[in-house]
Amino acid sequence: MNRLIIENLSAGYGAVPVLHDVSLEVNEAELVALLGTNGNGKSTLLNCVMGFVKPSKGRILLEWDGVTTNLTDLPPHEIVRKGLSIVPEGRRLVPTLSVEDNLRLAGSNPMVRDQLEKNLAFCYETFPILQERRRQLAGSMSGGQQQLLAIARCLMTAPKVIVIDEPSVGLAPIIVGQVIDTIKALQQSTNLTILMAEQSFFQAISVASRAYVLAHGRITRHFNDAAAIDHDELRRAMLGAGH
Ligand SMILES: Nc1ncnc2c1ncn2[C@@H]1O[C@H](COP(=O)(O)OP(=O)(O)OP(=O)(O)O)[C@@H](O)[C@H]1O
Repeated sequence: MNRLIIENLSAGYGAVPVLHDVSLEVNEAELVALLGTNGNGKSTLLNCVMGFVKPSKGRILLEWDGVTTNLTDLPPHEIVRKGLSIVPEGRRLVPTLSVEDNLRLAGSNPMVRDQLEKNLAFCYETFPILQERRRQLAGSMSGGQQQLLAIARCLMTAPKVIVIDEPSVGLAPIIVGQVIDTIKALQQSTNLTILMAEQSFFQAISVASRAYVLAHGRITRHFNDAAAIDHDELRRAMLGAGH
């Protein structure tokens, strides 16, 4: 089975531990939610997956087409080469570049440069609003449109697995719903494999198939059926109650 596996991962910053023995899996074509309130380690975990933070223990494996690749000790650009891509928290666009130049910049990575026009066409087909606004400066677009651009940018390396860090941050509630629905539509039309970190659990579990709760750096709950989650139970789990 094709999947991303995080196995007994511990990580931190200097002497400060953040993640403790975290294990989870994301199967091909699944949208899995990683839920937790601020500061519980969601970004740290996604940054470990991308190689920006090096774990002190554990492994990150990509099992794909019968080949198992250990991503744990690879630098970020090699991890991208293996088929992973991130939509970082806060989007991190280049605000003074146009929509298209933000996309071209991501797609000019030597690994995918020869597919740049194809990948750009795919982004525009997936998000027509970005084509309409291709000459607009990224920084002048609305928050929701900037989030779509950040998602499109991550597609410019033609990934197998994407990790999305808190797509709802800084967006008005009505826009959050639209962005989350767009992520779901993208996943359904492309069969992408997605791990999405969120603290706005209500929206996240409405589109995820499974969900993990990260509290105080540990996976404290795993819900096999996101649609059936009891909200009060989830809220308590996210606050670290009963742990
Ligand atoms: N670069 C860093 N150096 C030191 N400590 C950090 C660093 N980044 C995060 N931390 C700490 O690690 C812990 C987990 O933070 P992390 O950003 O992973 O959590 P999060 O669940 O993603 O929350 P947020 O929504 O605030 O990003 C926090 O205590 C945070 O202060």
